[in-house]
Amino acid sequence: MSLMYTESILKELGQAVSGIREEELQKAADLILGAGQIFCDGLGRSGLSCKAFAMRLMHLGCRSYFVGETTTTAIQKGDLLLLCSGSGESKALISHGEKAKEKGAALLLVTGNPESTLGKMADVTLVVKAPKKEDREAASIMPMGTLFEGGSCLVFENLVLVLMKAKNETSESMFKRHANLE
Ligand SMILES: O=C([C@H](O)CO)[C@H](O)[C@H](O)COP(=O)(O)O
Repeated sequence: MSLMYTESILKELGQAVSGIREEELQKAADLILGAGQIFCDGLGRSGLSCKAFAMRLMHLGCRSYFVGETTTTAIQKGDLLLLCSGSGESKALISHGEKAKEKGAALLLVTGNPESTLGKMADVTLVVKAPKKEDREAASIMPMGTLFEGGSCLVFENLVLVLMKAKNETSESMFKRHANLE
C-alpha cells in the first residue's frame, strides 16, 4: 500500500511536466552535448535539484560544475549555463545569465515562468507547470515551490536518459566515474 499522499503527488508531478515535448528535451540535450563545459546554477531547493543533475553530468563524462563551489572555473565562449529557477526572477541568476551571455555562452533554463526575465534571455527553455512559490492559493497540496522543484527533478532525470542514449553510456560505465573517495 502506498503512502497516503503518494497518488496525489504523482498526479501533480505528471501534470506539471506534461507540456514538455520530446523535441524540446532533445534541443536541451543538444545544447548540453555541444557545450565545452556545463555550469549548473540555481538557488535554494531549485539549486539542489540542479546540483544533483550536475553530478549526473559528471557521471556521463561531461565537464560540469555547480556555480558557487570553490572549484568552479570561469565560463567562456562555447560553454553552457544551465539555470533552474521556478520564478525565473532570482536576481543572482539574472546576473549570472548576463555574464554568461557576455562571455558567449549559451543559456538553458528550467522554469515555471517562461515569461520571466530569465525566460526572455534563455536560448532553450523547459517549462514545468507549477504555481509560484509565494502563491498561497496555489492548486498544489505541496507547499511553496515544491511542485516546481519535484518537476525539475523529473525533467533532469528524463534528460539523463536522453544523454545516456546519445553518449552510449550505461549505469556501469557511469558508476566508474562516481567518487571513490567516499
Ligand atoms: O528554495 C526555494 C523554494 O521555492 C522553496 O520551496 C527556491 O528554489 C528559491 O527561493 C529560489 O527561487 P527560484 O529561483 O524562483 O527557484
